[in-house]
Amino acid sequence: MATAATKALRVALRGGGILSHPRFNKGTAFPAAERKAFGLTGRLPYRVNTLEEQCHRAYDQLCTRDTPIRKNTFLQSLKDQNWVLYYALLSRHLKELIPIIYTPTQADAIANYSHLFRRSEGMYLTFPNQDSMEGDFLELTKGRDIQLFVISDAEAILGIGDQGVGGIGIATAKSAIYTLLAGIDPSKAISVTLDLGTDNDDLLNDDLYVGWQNNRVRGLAYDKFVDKFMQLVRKYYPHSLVHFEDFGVSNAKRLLDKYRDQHAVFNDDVQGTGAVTLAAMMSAVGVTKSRLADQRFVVYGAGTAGLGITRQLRDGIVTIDKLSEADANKRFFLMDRYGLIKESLGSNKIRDEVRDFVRPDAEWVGVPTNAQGEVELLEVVKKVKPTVLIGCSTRGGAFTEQVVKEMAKGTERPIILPLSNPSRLAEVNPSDANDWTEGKALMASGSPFPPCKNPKGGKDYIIAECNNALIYPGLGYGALITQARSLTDTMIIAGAQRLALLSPALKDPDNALLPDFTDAREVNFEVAVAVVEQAIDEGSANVTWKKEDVREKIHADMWLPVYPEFIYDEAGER
Ligand SMILES: NC(=O)C1=CN([C@@H]2O[C@H](COP(=O)(O)OP(=O)(O)OC[C@H]3O[C@@H](n4cnc5c(N)ncnc54)[C@H](O)[C@@H]3O)[C@@H](O)[C@H]2O)C=CC1
Ligand SMILES: CC(=O)C(=O)O
Ligand SMILES: [Mg+2]
Repeated sequence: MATAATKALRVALRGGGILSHPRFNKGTAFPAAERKAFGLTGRLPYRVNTLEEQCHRAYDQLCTRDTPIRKNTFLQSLKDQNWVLYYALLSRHLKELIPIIYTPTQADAIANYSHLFRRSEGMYLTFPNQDSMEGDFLELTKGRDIQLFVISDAEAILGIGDQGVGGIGIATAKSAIYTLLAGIDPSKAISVTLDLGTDNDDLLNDDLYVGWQNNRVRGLAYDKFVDKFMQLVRKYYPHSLVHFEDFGVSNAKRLLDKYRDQHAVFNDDVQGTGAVTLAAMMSAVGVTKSRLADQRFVVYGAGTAGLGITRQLRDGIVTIDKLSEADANKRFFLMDRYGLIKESLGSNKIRDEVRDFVRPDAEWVGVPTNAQGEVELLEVVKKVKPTVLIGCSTRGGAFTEQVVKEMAKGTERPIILPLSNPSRLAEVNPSDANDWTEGKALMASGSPFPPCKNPKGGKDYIIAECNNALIYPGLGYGALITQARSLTDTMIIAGAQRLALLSPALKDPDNALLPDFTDAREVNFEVAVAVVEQAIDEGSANVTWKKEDVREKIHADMWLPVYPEFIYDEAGER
């Protein structure tokens, strides 16, 4: 099937210019005729390699790097040199290398960004330079058909908090996953860091810090800066998708709500995490032969992801099981750093967005509290007897043996999702939860974990990775390929339902709750198909495709890591 990547490309760069451009560089794979046409014959060793041979060599080189962070640095450098080779290598070792370029290893790369820094990547929009924002924006986007902006202000990176300018590393990682798993052409995507300072003291005191060494700008000045960027996107790229990543809890949902009627925007931590968790949960209730609406959910960590998950599950219950919103809300018990979120915590401890899920005090009379009058997790578990326990608190180990065993007393198959990233922040190590529940727990985690031994013999239990990367590339791609004005809630639910249908547990209840990352490309393709079909059905698509043609259309548009033929042309791309 013809793809964008296999069409001949007219290129205007020659010599060192083409060799140092990662989009066009083929290294030793430049064929003899192109070496001649582009002035490369004397710049390359004689032998012409195939892409397969280059992958082989690059993988051997990678294997000499003995730690995940060294492998991460090697792959970053490969990406700086040659996109096709980088993505071809990753595609051939998907499951092994995603954890190197994404969670958990990318968290370490981001935390050490200023010390590991070699080369810039993406767009750096910095508060003191705001007057030149339009010029800086145009400098990087001029002549490019940008379809996707992946942006972060880096206030809440994965679970490691405020990382200042290092946040560019999550935008570039998420963008690479879009290319790898959904086939978005990397030349049509741009990663952006909005550097509005940092409140991370380590960075503020680090002589090598490369960002703006100033406390974070907040309030009106922050909003104006973000808005200036959003208006540039709307003006120059009205059909693009803007993906928000790892914004702080006071901004994530607020910005999503502010812009979602103006432009196609997507907040991955709110919507992507909500969607993948809904899919995992649909799969789990399939195993327990119950409904979403039958569950009692304890969500530990009511921040951006926790609330995104809660709302998505609530909407799932309303849409799928037909409960009223008010009844569905009652299925949730949210917890945060002040324990259970109940009325008497007062408005300074309860964010407005959480209001729908605040528990009445009357329900908790007589339940033991700690010295601060807070109801802690163990007491919540004792009283609620949850069937589902979800962690997105960044508090590693919070699901203790006592908590997990208590939960297992109240339900036959406890559903436990420690979703905090990176791995060291998971609320429980799945292998421990497996032992404490004698293999009864149904689990999925935010970062990859090895399979768990079945205490009664039989096959190992595979811990599905409930990470938004299993779904956001398909959701985002579906929205941008249809040029939809917005990624609607119904498009997201359609994607989650399609993902749930691909769950291995559907066929075998002892199998994983979600598909393996080895299959993440096929999975995201299916998610994109579901999103596009839904967009067509509900009239939000800006294309006139018939539903039966959707697969073909998506296939034809996907960028694949193969070398296209190049034709030298002074008026070509550069
Ligand atoms: N698996 C996945 O796909 C995703 C996982 N995450 C992970 O979820 C975690 C949270 O991310 P965000 O929601 O973006 O951060 P956030 O900062 O918005 O939320 C964290 C919440 O946990 C609360 N918290 C902190 N300490 C606590 C404690 N001791 N007990 C209870 N609650 C506590 C905080 O007050 C805050 O409300 C991170 O580790 C992140 O990596 C986030 C998005 C997607
Ligand atoms: C996976 C992700 O988006 C996060 O941990 O923030
Ligand atoms: Mg995130």
